[in-house]
Amino acid sequence: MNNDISEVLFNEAQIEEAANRLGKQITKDYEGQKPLVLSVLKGAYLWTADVIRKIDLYVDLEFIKISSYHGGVSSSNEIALVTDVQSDVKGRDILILEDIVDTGQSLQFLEDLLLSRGANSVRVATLLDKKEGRKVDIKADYVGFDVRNEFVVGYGLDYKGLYRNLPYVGILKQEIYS
Ligand SMILES: O=P(O)(O)OC[C@H]1O[C@H](OP(=O)(O)OP(=O)(O)O)[C@H](O)[C@@H]1O
Ligand code: HPA
Repeated sequence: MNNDISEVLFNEAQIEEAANRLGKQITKDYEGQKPLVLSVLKGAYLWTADVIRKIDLYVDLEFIKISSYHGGVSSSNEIALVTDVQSDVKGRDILILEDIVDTGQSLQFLEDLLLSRGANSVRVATLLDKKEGRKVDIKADYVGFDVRNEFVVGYGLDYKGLYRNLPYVGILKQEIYS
């Protein structure tokens, strides 16, 4: 599996540093609040586990699953809600945890959904921000790392369901998906 990676972009130590940095900032910004942390499955599960332990606040934790890429590398405009949250988001301050914001369409879909349900505020903390990939005008509030416009895998991010268990984020060799 490691042989399929052409370049490691962010190793375990760098990711831990990012989780620390964002956790501290989130703890400061949400002081006195009890945010609802919303982890976007499947990609954000490792990032969620790491960041949430760096947040020194009372938080609720919820999961949501949407689909957009259907296992390939090309994006689809169609976003579908696959598994919904279990609790009422009305009046809540929601912190979405994402592994990557790329076209921004997933985040846009989630923000629209949560605000239409009466969320008080919606912010996002993403491990990776691929700004060059944007198709909609949306910004991430907390960013671990900017990433260039290449298809990346590992640490939750997949290609056709694989590579999520790599402990680092890397670039998948082009020959794997071309
Ligand atoms: O900004 P966008 O272009 O919308 O891309 C970002 C989304 O794509 C990935 O999810 P994916 O749909 O691949 O599902 P997964 O998390 O189950 O891998 C990723 O986890 C984000 O949720
Ligand atoms: O670069 C990526 N890799 C894996 N999943 C993704 N979803 C959006 N962009 C990516």
